[in-house]
Amino acid sequence: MDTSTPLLSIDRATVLREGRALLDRLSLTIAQGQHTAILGPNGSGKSTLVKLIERRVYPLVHDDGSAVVRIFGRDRWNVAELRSLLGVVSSDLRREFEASNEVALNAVLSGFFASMTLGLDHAVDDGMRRRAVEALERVGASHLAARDVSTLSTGEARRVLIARALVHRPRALLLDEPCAGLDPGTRRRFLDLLRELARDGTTLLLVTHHVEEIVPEIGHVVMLRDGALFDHGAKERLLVDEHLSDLFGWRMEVERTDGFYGARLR
Ligand SMILES: Nc1ncnc2c1ncn2[C@@H]1O[C@H](COP(=O)(O)OP(=O)(O)OP(=O)(O)O)[C@@H](O)[C@H]1O
Repeated sequence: MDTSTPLLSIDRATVLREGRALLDRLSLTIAQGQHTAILGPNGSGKSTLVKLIERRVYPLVHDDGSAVVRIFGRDRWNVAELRSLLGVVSSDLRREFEASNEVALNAVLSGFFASMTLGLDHAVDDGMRRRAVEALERVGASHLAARDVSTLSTGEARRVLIARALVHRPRALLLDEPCAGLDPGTRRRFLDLLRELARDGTTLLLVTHHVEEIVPEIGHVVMLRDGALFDHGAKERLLVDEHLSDLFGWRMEVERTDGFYGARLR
């Protein structure tokens, strides 16, 4: 595939619910290899954007029939093909996963099929099994393979869920609030895992409200507010006191240590 084709391009996406625009003519382009954080306050439309990409919600169509969402240049995909390019871990998926009663290895294997559990009609071959084992190893969760996912801690479950997305060896990963509910140490270890994946060539698209999660590898930031693009560009320009304060509607002071950012409320 031509590497100049954007990983993601969104052209004036509007999503309406109950007469209100959850996304309002949002346009956005993310290049292949461009590790990106999508940052915004509660209710700014981040999860709606993820759902738009996952096709859990649909935008208004354009009069001229042009595509609103293109992933790797195309607007039509079969699910298996798409997953081998873009792994998505959304908050909806996280909820479904944590509520399923499946052993972790099978939950990872279910990533090959459009379901959260393995059914009798799912033909798992040795190659798939090998890749599921590898994916669990990759996230440091081999020891959890035989555990029922509903018994895993939040941090353990998060790793298994990333393994499920990695089973396709996707070029990019879209993660919606992956650190929600993690204690500070687990969060840092989890961010280290994301850093390794980024360095190994997986493009990260990380949705968050915390600048602390914008790992050094991520250089590009997209800011959302009220369902619209607030700003986007290099993190050095965007992650500054005034801009972040405007985005979150609270005075904030930004600090930077060893490539990581922090924000203090004033
Ligand atoms: N199905 C729906 N019907 C009506 N309103 C909705 C629906 N889904 C989302 N919204 C509203 O759309 C807005 C954007 O929601 P969204 O979940 O995308 O925000 P978010 O940036 O992900 O927020 P958070 O950081 O709190 O998760 C919110 O005001 C929310 O209440």
